[in-house]
Amino acid sequence: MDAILEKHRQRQFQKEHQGPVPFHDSTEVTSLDRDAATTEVKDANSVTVIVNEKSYTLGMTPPIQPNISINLGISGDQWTACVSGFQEGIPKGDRSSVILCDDIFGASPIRVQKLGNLDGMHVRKNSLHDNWDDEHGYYKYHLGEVLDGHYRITAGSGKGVFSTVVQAKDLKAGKNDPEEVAIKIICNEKERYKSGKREVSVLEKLSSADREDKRHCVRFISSFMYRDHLCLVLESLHMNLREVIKKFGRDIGLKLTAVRTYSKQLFIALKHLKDCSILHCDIKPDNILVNGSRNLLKLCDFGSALPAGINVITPVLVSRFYRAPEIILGLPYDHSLDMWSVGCCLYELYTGKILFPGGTNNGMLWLHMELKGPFPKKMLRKGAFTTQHFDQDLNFHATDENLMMKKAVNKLCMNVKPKGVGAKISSFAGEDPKMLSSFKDLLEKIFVLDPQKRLTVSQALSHPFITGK
Ligand SMILES: Nc1ncnc2c1ncn2[C@@H]1O[C@H](COP(=O)(O)OP(=O)(O)OP(=O)(O)O)[C@@H](O)[C@H]1O
Repeated sequence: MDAILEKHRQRQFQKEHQGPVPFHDSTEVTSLDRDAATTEVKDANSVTVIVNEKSYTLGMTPPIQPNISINLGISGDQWTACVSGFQEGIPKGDRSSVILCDDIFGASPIRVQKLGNLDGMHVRKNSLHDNWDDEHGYYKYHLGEVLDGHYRITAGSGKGVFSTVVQAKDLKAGKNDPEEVAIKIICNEKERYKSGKREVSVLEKLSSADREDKRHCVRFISSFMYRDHLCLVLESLHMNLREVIKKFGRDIGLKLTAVRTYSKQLFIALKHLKDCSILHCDIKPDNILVNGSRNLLKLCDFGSALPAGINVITPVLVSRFYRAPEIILGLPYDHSLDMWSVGCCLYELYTGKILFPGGTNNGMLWLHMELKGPFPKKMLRKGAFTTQHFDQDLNFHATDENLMMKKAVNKLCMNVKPKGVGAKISSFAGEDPKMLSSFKDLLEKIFVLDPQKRLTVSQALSHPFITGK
């Protein structure tokens, strides 16, 4: 009970202290981190940020807590990174941070900026929270309400950590416009606003590079401000894959033919992201939407997306169950991080179960090794966070409470024998054995621990499971 309360208190503290920091030229940063409270940075007096293959050490005073968060933001075409997560109890005026800026779209030189104190860190002003917001800054909509004189809310659609999503009717829809739209109403908080703006710029880029709407990323229609909330108007879809699994395949999963259809569409979406040099960084069933007949899928929620090539080394990028090992170990990452997450989703679609349900990053690494064997030593030597999980001889060191209970872990860590993903997948009556064996082969190639050897998106698109050949 005490532990739960402590966790809750820490989360609350972090919520209160997450926010844009005042920055030179009034540039501010926005949040990237979704679950910082579960991170495992043990020694965080400094953090490494790699941009365009150059690394920068961001020193910080005072020491930060394990629940560090790295925030990325965009202002014009300037990207910024900010590290925060300060120890409770330190006088506010003493907090400090370091910000790194880089114009990734231009040729301007990289600059590292040192900040002074973080006074004024709280950006949510009480005056912004009139009675149309709840205490967390979510908009309290009501059915039939007309937003911006343009969109009548017809139903609720979903709630994310940072937004409320509603279905609406476009009252001014032209002949060729969809009447039904989804509106993502971003929380009324300056940090969320900034992250929403970043999502808009990513969505615009993806939509404009796919005029024919064939690349399986949710269509962006427009955006507007309503009662201090940034609202994103998106094509309306029916439900997310988490709901599909729950409704049609709880604990047993979907038919392999359905998984094949979804796999192909997801790989096309990944290819589009690659062509646009964007990393999604939060692929999971909740962020994959399907249409009413469930034969068309679209990737959504680009609120954590990053431009490829910017490498903020943080152990909390991507939701934990779908987090690739290179993130946890603190290695540079690229498009292969999204491929790993897609592999986790495909397994979940077919089995109805989460493949790597680790309670901590340490637990996640153990599950990765249990499936695929020990990490290549070369990979471990390069990881910024390796020492948190491996001893000097690169033997796994279990710190996850659940793992420490298992005697087998300590005995086996020296010599992990891989199970292979195939062993975890059983066939169902009527399933084509050839298709099933190529599905297993596909997953085996996706879950390669070394990101450089992992299946690429082009290889995935020509894999026999997808082509049927
Ligand atoms: N275009 C859409 N059509 C229908 N439903 C949608 C649409 N976009 C989002 N939703 C629903 O709203 C939920 C939350 O959306 P989204 O993930 O974009 O918000 P978020 O605040 O960024 O969430 P989180 O950060 O928790 O992942 C989705 O899981 C989905 O159920």
